[in-house]
Amino acid sequence: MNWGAVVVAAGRGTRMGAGENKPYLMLAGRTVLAHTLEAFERCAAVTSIILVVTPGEQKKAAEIIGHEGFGKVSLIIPGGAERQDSVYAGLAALDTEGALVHDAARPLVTSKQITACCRAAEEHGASALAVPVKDTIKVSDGNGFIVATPERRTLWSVQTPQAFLRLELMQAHRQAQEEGASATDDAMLLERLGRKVAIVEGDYANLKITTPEDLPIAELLLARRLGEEQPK
Ligand SMILES: Nc1ccn([C@@H]2O[C@H](COP(=O)(O)OP(=O)(O)OP(=O)(O)O)[C@@H](O)[C@H]2O)c(=O)n1
Ligand SMILES: C[C@](O)(CO)[C@H](O)COP(=O)(O)O
Repeated sequence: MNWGAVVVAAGRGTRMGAGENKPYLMLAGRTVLAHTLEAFERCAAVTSIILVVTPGEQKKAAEIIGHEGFGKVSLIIPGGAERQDSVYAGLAALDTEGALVHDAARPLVTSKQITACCRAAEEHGASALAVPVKDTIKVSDGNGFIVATPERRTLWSVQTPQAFLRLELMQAHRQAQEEGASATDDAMLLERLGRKVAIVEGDYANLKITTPEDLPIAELLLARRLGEEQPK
């Protein structure tokens, strides 16, 4: 199966509260976006990338891609109001059978993890990278009180990439749009239709840059990874 990737970078970074959008923040001397795209560029399974950016940031993104020499990025398109809208716009621009969906805000993903998601989706139809939850998770009543504690051994913190048959995911998006169903990730859109999504165990380093403390953590993780890659 040939795989394309939709990399979504069209958020506003509200929780980060930085002077500019998260994909353009510096991380170990390069932009968050450059780190993210490099993993897909290095992944032999991925043949093309659609980058979805905040309207008005196409030029900024194109300059990074040109400087980095990322040849797989075939289109840079504007995203929508919600992540779901940005993903759908990217899927519509892709022409591959397989579609990976990845948050640009997850710059520590590895090519090996991307490939593992592709292979799992080829076997099971869809897959998502995830890690076992470490904390005990509570459900609240919305008024600040705990009402339930799901069994921790059944809980996974899902990440991206998530991998799908492109047309199946597009159909699931359209059905959700028709039914007014919102989703914070793409696997949800298949789950609600009773489709199976395989879990691919990743690692805790594949964090999403969301709030200010995430950036120094990502710096440390990157420095550790680079240190491990240095010849002894
Ligand atoms: N309308 C949107 C919203 C989010 N995203 C992307 O989806 C990923 C996950 O979203 P999140 O981490 O929430 O990013 P933001 O929406 O920018 O953050 P916030 O919710 O704090 O504003 C990010 O790579 C973000 O750029 C997107 O492409 N289009
Ligand atoms: C898709 C995701 O990264 C899976 O954990 C997450 O749901 C994105 O949430 P966000 O609020 O759009 O960052």
